[in-house]
Amino acid sequence: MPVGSVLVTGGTGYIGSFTALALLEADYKVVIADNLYNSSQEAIRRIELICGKRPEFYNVDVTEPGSLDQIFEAHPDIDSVIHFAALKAVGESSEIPLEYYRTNVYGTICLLTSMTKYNVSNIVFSSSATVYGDATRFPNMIPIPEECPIGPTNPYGRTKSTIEACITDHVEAQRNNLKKQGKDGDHWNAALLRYFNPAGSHPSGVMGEDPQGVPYNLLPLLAQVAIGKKDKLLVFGDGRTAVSHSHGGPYATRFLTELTADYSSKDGTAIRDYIHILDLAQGHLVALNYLRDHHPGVRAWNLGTGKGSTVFHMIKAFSHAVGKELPYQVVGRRAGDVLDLTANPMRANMELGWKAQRSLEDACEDLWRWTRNNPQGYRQNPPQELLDKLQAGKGADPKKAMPEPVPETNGHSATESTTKSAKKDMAGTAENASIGTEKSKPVLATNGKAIPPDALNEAGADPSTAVAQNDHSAVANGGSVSANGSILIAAERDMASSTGNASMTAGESLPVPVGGQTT
Ligand SMILES: O=c1ccn([C@@H]2O[C@H](COP(=O)(O)OP(=O)(O)O[C@H]3O[C@H](CO)[C@H](O)[C@H](O)[C@H]3O)[C@@H](O)[C@H]2O)c(=O)[nH]1
Repeated sequence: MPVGSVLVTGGTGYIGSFTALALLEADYKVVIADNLYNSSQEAIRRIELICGKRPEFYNVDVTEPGSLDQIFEAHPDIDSVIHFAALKAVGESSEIPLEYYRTNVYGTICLLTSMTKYNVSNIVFSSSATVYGDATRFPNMIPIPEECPIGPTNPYGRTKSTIEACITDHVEAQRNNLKKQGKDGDHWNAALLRYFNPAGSHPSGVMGEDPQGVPYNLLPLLAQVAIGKKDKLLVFGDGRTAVSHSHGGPYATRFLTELTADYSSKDGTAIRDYIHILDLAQGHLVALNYLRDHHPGVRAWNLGTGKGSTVFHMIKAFSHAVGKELPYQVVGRRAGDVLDLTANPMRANMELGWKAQRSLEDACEDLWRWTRNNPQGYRQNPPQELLDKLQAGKGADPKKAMPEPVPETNGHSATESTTKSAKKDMAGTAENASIGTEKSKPVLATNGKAIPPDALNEAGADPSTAVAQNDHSAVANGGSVSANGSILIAAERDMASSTGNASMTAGESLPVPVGGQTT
């Protein structure tokens, strides 16, 4: 008997598929609606491979009014939706903003309309830290709490904040309207999950991010460099402007180079909060449980680690996982990027009993395992060795490791009949589905159930330690930092490196300016 039934829109995408997996592992019934615009139906097979359960799949477009009605009609047990279906490329959103508003905002209006018609009244919305924009415009807003005023800097972010407003207004109106009729409207609830930078893959190496086109996020791009699909990573920012100064007259000339970093971080590159995809998926599960158990109305939660990392730090961390230095080249800033998006996750820690458990290093290792074993993503089968390990952890027959393919359909796929043999062989539970490098289970969020703050304290967890402050002291490799974030470095040492090759490799303690950026 499932603990509940949930519709996941965009459930074959990166975060959606991992969330569907987490829901199935927690004994939810999962129905996925996706038009496969930027994803593959193969994700469903991988979900089943790992947990032994296959979500039901509908190939539908949320922007077609009423398209979700058939699902709610066929599954009257569904009381909740987790809504991922959206366009998500920040750069592209500036080129085709209307398409972003149509898909993201109008798609959500269509969803809310169908939900209302069928009295499906809990929604967990896939929002984004992008809604905050540049939080450094306010004092003391890094790490970013939910109270930080929103102010997105690109059309993608503006669609997310518009949807947040739309959901908030609708849920509040539903509650008020029902109250006016003398009815209880408390079953209308929404979680606005503002998450930071998702990273990593499943530890088994058989499930990961598989965008249909060229990836545009930092770690997937670094992964492409590591397997030779790309020559080098372009680092957006740290294009330092070096200005030569002459001191001491003709006999005692000393050159100093003032390097004005693009971002006032310790190494001049932008800071993000990278969160392991399994932790993020778990966050959706606990938020859904919280809505269903506590009926809070509309509530926003940050899902992040509280720890910020620069781009250079990420290059080093991923290079370490790969075992070799990865080439990069510093170029100018990317339009719309901000200095620092680091979460204050205290609210989710306290209210949801959720805390990110996995490290950046875990995310890098897991991503590398996925990438090197599946260079073609979901367009290939995973290596038999990984399937064997996965099945060995579950005591099933490795020869029958791969579930049968999901028939490509234009509509609803009747998955039940195709899954029987696979299900028979998938004896494992969620607990042992992951292999090898499986990290310790979350101590605070057990089986996705929210733990009240009191219990959190009794368990010995100190929520105050959850937030690691960013170090913005901006001192690197002997450089000193001026008030405006510029870095002063002795010319004798740095002028040589600044005239070197345009491409650098990771591993130096202070990345240096490269050709084209130094004057
Ligand atoms: O080729 C690249 C790609 C990225 N970066 C840098 O790496 C950092 C991370 O960039 P991503 O493109 O990976 O991610 P963003 O922070 O821009 O955005 C991501 O995280 C956001 C929240 O923080 C939203 O969730 C958004 O949807 C998601 O793409 C940024 O400083 C960016 O400038 C590079 O230097 N080179």
